[in-house]
Amino acid sequence: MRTVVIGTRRSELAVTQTQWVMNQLQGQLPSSWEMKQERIVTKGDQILNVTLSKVGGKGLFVKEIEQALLDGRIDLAVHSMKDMPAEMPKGLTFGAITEREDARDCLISRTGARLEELPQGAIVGTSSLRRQAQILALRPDLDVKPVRGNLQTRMKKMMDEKQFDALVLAQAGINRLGWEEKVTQVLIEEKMLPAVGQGALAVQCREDDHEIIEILKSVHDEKTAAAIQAERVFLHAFEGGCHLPIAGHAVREGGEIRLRGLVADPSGSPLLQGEAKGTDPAEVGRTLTSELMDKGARELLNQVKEEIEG
Ligand SMILES: NCc1[nH]cc(CCC(=O)O)c1CC(=O)O
Repeated sequence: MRTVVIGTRRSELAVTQTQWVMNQLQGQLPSSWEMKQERIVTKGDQILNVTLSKVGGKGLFVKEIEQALLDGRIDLAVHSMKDMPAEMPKGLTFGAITEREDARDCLISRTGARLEELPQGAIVGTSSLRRQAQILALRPDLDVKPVRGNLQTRMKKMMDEKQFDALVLAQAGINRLGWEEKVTQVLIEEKMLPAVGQGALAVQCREDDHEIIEILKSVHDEKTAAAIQAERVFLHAFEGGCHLPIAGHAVREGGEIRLRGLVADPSGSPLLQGEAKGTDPAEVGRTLTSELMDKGARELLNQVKEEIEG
């Protein structure tokens, strides 16, 4: 008999994602075991009035949850992979990386206008420098403004308060909430390269919890994990988090991994892009890193870091 306590942030998306993992695990647990949800408020959920890049970005949505795991208050935690920083506290591990949902971003506009059709000067809400850079590269005439809060809050700010004409959001989150019909336009990778890890869930646990690790194998997806490894090797080479204008997306098909990456100035110019292929995920990540380093990505990012931190 064991009660498995699963930690989650309290947003509807976080709870939905956690519930999805719990459903997957349902048939895998010994019949005498039960599962329980524990909602945890993170720093990222509390600080709503500033741009994430200004509060120091990394790990804002995960620290409190990782502490709860280490303290034994919870046994499992379900995170959006893209919110996970490079370093994990000693004693914790990813027990599973789940099969990726749609990795792309999408546009939801108030009038139904697509990105190409938005009027000059239209206000696009996003706090992500990665999204900002790519929108401005395509439409330098648009006005990108930060927006915070959960998906419900963002929609209200656009639809009711008319603070924005359009929002850019992760299609995965929209799908999980069942909001597909609200989407104006799915942004293809050529227009908007997603964030590293976007669309996948990371299930974290204590590395000595062998019972849980065994059970989590049932929700692990090796194809997704390999793609994400390549993406994260690339991202972490720049000490990057989702607060920097870095994008990366990999797919594995027939044993081969293809990774695309992008590093940009928040203004959209310059915007450096590259692509690498291979069979070893870490190797593919490193190959793309050196390609972009050769194009000047390091210098560009140092400049960006100075601007947002200083
Ligand atoms: N930045 C917050 C965040 N973290 C994960 C998702 C969406 C789900 C996912 O990418 O798996 C979102 C919302 C968004 O970017 O629209």
